[in-house]
Amino acid sequence: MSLPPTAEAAENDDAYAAAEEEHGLNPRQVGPVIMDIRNITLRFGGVVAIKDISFDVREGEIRAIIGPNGAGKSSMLNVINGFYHPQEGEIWFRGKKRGAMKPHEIAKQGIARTFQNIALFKGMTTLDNIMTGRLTKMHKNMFWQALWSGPAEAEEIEHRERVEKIIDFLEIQHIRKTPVGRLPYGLQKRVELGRALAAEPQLLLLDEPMAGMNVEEKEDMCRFILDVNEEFGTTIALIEHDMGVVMDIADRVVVLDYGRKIGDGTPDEVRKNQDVIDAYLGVAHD
Ligand SMILES: Nc1ncnc2c1ncn2[C@@H]1O[C@H](COP(=O)(O)OP(=O)(O)OP(=O)(O)O)[C@@H](O)[C@H]1O
Repeated sequence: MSLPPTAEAAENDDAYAAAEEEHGLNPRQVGPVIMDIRNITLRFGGVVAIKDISFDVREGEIRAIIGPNGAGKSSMLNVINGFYHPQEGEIWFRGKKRGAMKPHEIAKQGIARTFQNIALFKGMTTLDNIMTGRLTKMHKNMFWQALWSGPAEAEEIEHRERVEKIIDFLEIQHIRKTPVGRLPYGLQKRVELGRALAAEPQLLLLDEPMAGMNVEEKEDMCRFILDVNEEFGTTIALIEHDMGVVMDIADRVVVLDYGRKIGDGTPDEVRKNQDVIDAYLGVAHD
């Protein structure tokens, strides 16, 4: 599951050093830009959900998107994974400008996500739900699968092995055969993370991964997010309301307010940013 070094990465040794120097980032985690979001504007009729927002995500980092309610965070995630098509702006992924793509095409490019409200198949087991995350990786067509022999069988075995590894990694062996609808909320969130990981994403988008969790569940989820980032080298962009969590695990934070970007930097930089402080304290806007 580890990310192979790209030609771009090899050429960008200087970018690692520069990023480190500029942002004081951990060299283990920071590579060249994997996703560049340029001047995105998204409107719903008369409502401007996102106004001229630009930021980048570097390979291997944990990038947080924060902001008060209605700031445009979910809309931004939906733009990144192709649910929404912005009226203006460009998205560059791994050095290429992205055209108008459907969510499943974007998933095939290596971008997976979880949702604010868990989106699992409640009647299906943990194992089967995580297996659905392998869909973008399945190559053998219906003909081979119907025959259930040769290449299709070999492929199925490979998928099962990968899914079992994820189940071990997330420490959910004991619930592999349990329908997810019967699981407590925190475990459902973990299964949803497992399903996203099954797609072997290069960029993993997490929409409020700790929402509704108790302290212990949050600690577990934090540990798994950090482990995914460290052990698989997966780049992570996440929306999270819990400031403590964001400041603890994010390398860099972009702050939105009323659809605009008001801050961008390391947790320390963002914490000291007066616009960010005002937004969170509810200071009136002109
Ligand atoms: N499908 C939609 N149709 C119309 N307006 C929308 C739609 N989705 C979002 N909006 C509007 O866009 C703005 C940004 O919403 P968005 O959900 O992206 O914010 P958010 O920062 O994720 O908020 P929250 O933290 O409450 O989830 C809001 O004014 C919202 O009402």
